[in-house]
Amino acid sequence: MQRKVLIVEDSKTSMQLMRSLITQAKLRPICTTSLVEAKHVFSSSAPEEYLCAVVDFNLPDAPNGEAIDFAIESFLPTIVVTDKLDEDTRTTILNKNVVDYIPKENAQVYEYLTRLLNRLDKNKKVGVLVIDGSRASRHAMTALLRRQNFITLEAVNAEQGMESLHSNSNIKLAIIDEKMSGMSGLKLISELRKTYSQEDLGIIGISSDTTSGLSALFIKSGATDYLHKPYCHEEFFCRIMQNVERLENIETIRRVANSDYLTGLPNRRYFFTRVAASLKVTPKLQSLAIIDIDHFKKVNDTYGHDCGDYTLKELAKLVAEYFEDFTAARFGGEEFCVYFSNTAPKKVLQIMQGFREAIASKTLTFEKKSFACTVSIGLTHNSKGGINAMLRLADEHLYSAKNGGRNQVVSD
Ligand SMILES: Nc1nc2c(ncn2[C@@H]2O[C@H](COP(=O)(O)OP(=O)(O)OP(=O)(O)O)[C@@H](O)[C@H]2O)c(=O)[nH]1
Repeated sequence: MQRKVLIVEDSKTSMQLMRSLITQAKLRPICTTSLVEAKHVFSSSAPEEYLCAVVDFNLPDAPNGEAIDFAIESFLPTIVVTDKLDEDTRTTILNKNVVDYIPKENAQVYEYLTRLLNRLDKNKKVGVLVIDGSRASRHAMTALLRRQNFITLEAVNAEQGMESLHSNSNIKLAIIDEKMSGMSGLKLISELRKTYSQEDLGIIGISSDTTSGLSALFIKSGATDYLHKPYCHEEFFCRIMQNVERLENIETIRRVANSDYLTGLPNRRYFFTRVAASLKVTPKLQSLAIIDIDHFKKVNDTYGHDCGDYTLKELAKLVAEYFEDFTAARFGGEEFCVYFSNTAPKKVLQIMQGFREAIASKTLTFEKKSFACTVSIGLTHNSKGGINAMLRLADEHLYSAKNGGRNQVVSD
């Protein structure tokens, strides 16, 4: 279901801009121009359909943020937009339980709104661990984090913090105070970096200490960022957002580098990384299969290249489904590879025969043309010479399968 965003805004220009940003974020803008209209529209729909509300601070029938109170009382995560930038307004807004506020200074800040909207949904899966000896300080930070839908966890010292990190794989960010009983924040960060790389865990060091060079010391010890206490809400949110986005960007780069562009399956590079990782624990049994589509050139020549691409994507779907519990990849062209560890050779052969039969009995339809295809499979269980030797052996068996008439599995 497309989530709704309730907009309460009387300025036409600002409304237009927000409506287009919210639509671009694949959300459904529900536009209202006054508090009365917002109340009416909201009362006639289910609250859970809404992701959040974007509310103007100053409306003709709600000049002092009354629309914000309405949205918060309706349990809507609320983002405020305002053209009033005086300190009093800013403090009034931030003292309310709002997600954040956007000053209408220039069109650029609306870009921040897009990022914020994206985050509200994604944050529900992101864990942030606050490690701080002061209860008040911990609670202040987790309360702010919850406004943006993060999963929050707390620890009072290094020991608890490490334990929490070990047992919660959804933690992407840790905020670590310098002064704690037992191990200091700086020492804890350098300890954590032995296990958690900068690509896997963001760490924001935090301290009220004014010693010069402390921020640099945090970064040198492995923190990805630093915040000085007391911090302002905006800086807190901006730094959190930047750190979480940095990790997500790394994840995207990793995913792109490891997957095949056409089919979305893991690629050759990922295959070797995964196999190398599983070889570290020297599995007792190993098998490797190369799957090659028969007469694939004919599919391209008869039905066109687009149909060839479609065939590869359909086969990739089956490969992903069938070999979900093993390591499978598109190796290039019309070739797929599957690696099995600790699975009995008889069982592997059975799986491969089952897969071959499933392909042979499948009818593919592209642009109203139906056709079938088959695959030949080379399979080896001989792991004496390592992974490259296994690939050579499987390839030799594949060659025999092709020469033997195709649509068959040849193993050692
Ligand atoms: N559509 C499409 N075709 C591809 C892609 N990658 C490789 N091919 C085509 O796959 C075909 C492979 O042809 P061949 O190596 O002669 O093998 P074959 O026709 O499958 O014959 P056998 O393997 O001997 O059964 C070539 O025509 C390539 O152009 C791709 O990403 N998309």
